[in-house]
Amino acid sequence: MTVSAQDVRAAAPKNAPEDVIDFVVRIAELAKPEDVYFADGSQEEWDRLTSEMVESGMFTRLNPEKRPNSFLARSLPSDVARVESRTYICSEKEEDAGPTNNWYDPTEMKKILMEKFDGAMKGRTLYVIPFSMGPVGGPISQLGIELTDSPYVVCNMRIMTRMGTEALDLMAKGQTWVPAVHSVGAPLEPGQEDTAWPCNDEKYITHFPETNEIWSYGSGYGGNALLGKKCYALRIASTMAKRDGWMAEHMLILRLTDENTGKQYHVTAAFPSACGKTNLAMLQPTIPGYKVETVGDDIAWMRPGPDGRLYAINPEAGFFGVAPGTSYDTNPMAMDTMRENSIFTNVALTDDGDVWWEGIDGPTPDHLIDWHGNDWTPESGEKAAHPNARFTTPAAQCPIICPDWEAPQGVPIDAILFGGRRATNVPLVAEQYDPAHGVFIGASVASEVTAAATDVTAGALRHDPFAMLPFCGYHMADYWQHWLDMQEELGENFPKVYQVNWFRKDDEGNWLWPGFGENSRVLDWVVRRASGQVDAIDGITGRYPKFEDFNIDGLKGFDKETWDKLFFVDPEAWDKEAAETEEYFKQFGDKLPAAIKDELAKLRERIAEA
Ligand SMILES: O=C(O)CSc1cccnc1C(=O)O
Ligand SMILES: [Mn+2]
Repeated sequence: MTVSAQDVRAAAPKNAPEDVIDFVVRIAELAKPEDVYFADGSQEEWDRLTSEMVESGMFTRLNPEKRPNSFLARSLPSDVARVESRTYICSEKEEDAGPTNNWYDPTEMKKILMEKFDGAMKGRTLYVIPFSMGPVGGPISQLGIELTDSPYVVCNMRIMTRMGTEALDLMAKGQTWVPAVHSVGAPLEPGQEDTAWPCNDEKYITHFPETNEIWSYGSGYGGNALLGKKCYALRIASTMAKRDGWMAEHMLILRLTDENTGKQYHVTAAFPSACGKTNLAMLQPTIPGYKVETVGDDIAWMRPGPDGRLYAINPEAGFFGVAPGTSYDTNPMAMDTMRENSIFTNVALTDDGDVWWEGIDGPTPDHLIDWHGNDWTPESGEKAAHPNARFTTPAAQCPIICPDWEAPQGVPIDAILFGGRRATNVPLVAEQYDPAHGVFIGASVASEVTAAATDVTAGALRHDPFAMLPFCGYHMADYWQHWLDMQEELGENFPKVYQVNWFRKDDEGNWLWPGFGENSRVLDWVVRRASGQVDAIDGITGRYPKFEDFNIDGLKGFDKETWDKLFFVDPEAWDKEAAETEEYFKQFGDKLPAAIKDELAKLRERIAEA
């Protein structure tokens, strides 16, 4: 028995507009689900769906004494992270996808998808998820509908987005919305037992920029299935933003308050994975007089405000962070945030029904159940939690969530940081010379790959411009041009760009900078610089702080000698960096903005003059 148009109409809430109902009917006719359900984001719905998933084996309820209203899910080794090789931008013109995306002809891809989705939801429920990215009704927020056959996705989307009928109300008033369709690609024949993690070996994560559509098939996990996140909030949103004059960025947003003056500054930062973005978003300053509050840890949508400044919102309502390495030592605020009402995926389970992962505080237990669901001991020789294990937790639970994190108009941005993991060459902090240099800094971001990535040797340099390499929904060089255009539009009001690097080492391989809470010293200089309180010294890669202007009070063992190593820029090494960057830019051909080419030439001039 499959769902009919009448069933859809009967299940739809009164405020569901005709175009939404038509969308659901069309997909139901294609995917042939056994049932249809319109999610409303209520507590009753969460309780029912989580209990059903405990029943089906997809969820393990964690010990309510330890972690109330929280659950553990285990995926399959074949479904543990974003699948970049199966992620496609299906723009009408191949050129518009650019050399850093996988392009597929939209008509051909639709043929494949129609075949894959035909009957894909058999025996399953089609869940309709109306949601808002950003505070409902805000001027920067956008709406979406995700259709999915995964209750895991429904519960995660309830945490990560503003899910429910309020979004439908706005759609009923004619506000546009992004259509997203997801299936785990595992139809159930009558009487067939479901598995704890249904998915399909054949995966397609596809985006259609001209129609704002997202179609995802075969994966139940993270960035592939929670379509409000990377698929919408970055890949589709970046193309919408280019068209409509705003910005969708892979950036954290934080508020820094100078408690002496009460002045508030807002900083966004883009770092490639494994460079400490969530830690910075929830920084605990070590220098007195500053307070950090979190607005967002991963994505920023930014628009010019009525006063001409750039305003940012966090379009998400939760954090979907990497669990391993997170502890009260590295990020106490993240640990406190996930104390309850959270979903954990691919972490280990302790004997007393709580979560565990490599790097969490305390001694390693003698026994755990690992992310495969097997018995584990420290002698197992394998990791108990998957390196990409995730927590999904409500941002509102973060003890330092900014009081204005849901301000519909966003917060005004004072500075933009670009960082990466660089053991050599890159100073602790450098300010742009001018806006185009700021875009060049973002475009030339490269980061050393950590051992966790198995397909390259640790330490190899990977370019990840603006930390958007896997997430820009169109030609990367056109995206850089869009930044230049936005800078031109905002003029003096566009925030300055700063390059930061927490990871520099000395010749013996020792860290030169302690990082973590001490990074507040860099933020301190950045905001004093951005507000014209201190000078800067011209250098090869940008403008650097004067030693005497930088707060090193209480920084044990840090002296002028260490400082000089942190800011040493070797012209020869940078000659090679410039050549490497020029090589990387070649793939963009004549789409590379002239202003970026000029910045490379200016860098070379500064190297030659050094
Ligand atoms: O592995 C996944 O599906 C998640 S990828 C992700 C999730 C949250 C925040 N950032 C990322 C990322 O890869 O940048
Ligand atoms: Mn991210």
